[in-house]
Amino acid sequence: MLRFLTAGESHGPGLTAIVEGMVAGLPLTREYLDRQLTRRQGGYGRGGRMKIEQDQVQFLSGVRGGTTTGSPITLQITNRDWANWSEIMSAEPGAKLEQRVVTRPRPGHADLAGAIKYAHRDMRNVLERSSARETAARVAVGTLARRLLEELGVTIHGFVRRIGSVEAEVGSSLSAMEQENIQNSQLLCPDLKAEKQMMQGIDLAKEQGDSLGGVFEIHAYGLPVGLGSHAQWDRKLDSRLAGALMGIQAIKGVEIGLGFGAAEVLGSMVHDEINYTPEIGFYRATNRAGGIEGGITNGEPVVVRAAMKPIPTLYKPLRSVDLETKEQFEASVERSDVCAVPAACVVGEAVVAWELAIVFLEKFGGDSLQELKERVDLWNMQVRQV
Ligand SMILES: Cc1cc2nc3c(=O)[nH]c(=O)nc-3n(C[C@H](O)[C@H](O)[C@H](O)COP(=O)(O)O)c2cc1C
Ligand SMILES: C=C(O[C@@H]1CC(C(=O)O)=C[C@@H](OP(=O)(O)O)[C@H]1O)C(=O)O
Repeated sequence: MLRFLTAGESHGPGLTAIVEGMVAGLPLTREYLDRQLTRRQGGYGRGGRMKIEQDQVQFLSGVRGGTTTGSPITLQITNRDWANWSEIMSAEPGAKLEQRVVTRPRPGHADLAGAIKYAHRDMRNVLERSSARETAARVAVGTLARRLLEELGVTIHGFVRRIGSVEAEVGSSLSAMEQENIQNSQLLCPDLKAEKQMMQGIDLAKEQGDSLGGVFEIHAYGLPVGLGSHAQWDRKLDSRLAGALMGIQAIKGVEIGLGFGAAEVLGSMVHDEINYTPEIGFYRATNRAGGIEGGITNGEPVVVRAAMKPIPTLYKPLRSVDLETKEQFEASVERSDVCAVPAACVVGEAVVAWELAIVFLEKFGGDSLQELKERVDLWNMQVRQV
């Protein structure tokens, strides 16, 4: 069974993840993971923290000589900002924790609900873990899955579809040109005209001390028919993808295929007609279902979208109430992202890759990459003969 846990605070010494159940024999380098960590740190609209961090992963177990061994994989990412917070974040009894105690909850963040739930007077005990700093660890973990999927002929492409009111024009399947545009875009946006407007929107929000959300979309190409299952709610691939994407900080909506759009039109405009030729087998001319029917991949690309709310920490003060004094105040802020939709998109790619790796391993099993590949090849041959 493929599983993982992450640990670590935003301003603590670093982040750790332990991954269990990855096949042996998977070629893997630090550089491969670091590329995705660097992508996650980028994107127009990020704040001052990203100038301090330079995320890199260290393997503490489970990888030898550039190959996974089948043992648990421990990944570690250092927080460079720890140097500035070591006293405030110290684990030692008697440490000077009263310095910069946080009693002023930010609307939209986990501060107040978390402090009440865990009976904290210092909301730092909540915000340190609710922070999206944790997503660096999830990207490292998901990138292991991405490497596995690559070996199985599956590629994952994420892009930003919307920032605030500006929507990109993008085809239903990404062209080579669009894929190249994404690589060259500061917002991971395939529509370079829309990207300009999006950046202007971010600049304006920043000037006004405000923040902006948006929508990212992820396509997975090369998936076989038959991943996931209709037989039980928690085995449905769409249910799992939605849960994984919702598990990213600030994600408030998920769509598969047409998503909410499917609720607005007639059935004949929604369902993908079925075709067959001996060369291709069964296929669809359209992919409104987003590659999943009955919780099972149908052989078309998987298409998912997620909506991110605007960042809660605002330079423009929002009213809130102090936990200690119960007095209303207007929050002041030291630093924050203005928009982090491109970063969230990279996290989205990672969590989608992870869920896809899980359903692959559930269907095909196998303890080594070779064993898994042989089983997938056999299945693909069987499907061609249906
Ligand atoms: C990549 C990324 C970066 C984020 N950066 C910030 C930030 O700089 N400031 C902030 O207040 N929230 C930021 N957030 C959002 C908060 O982490 C999130 O809103 C908070 O944890 C509350 O969770 P919820 O929005 O899911 O309810 C970021 C989220 C992501 C995914
Ligand atoms: C550290 C990261 O994002 C952070 C997520 C975050 C939040 O509240 O979610 C708040 C900010 O942290 P800080 O208050 O230290 O500036 C972001 O920088 C990261 O993405 O690596």
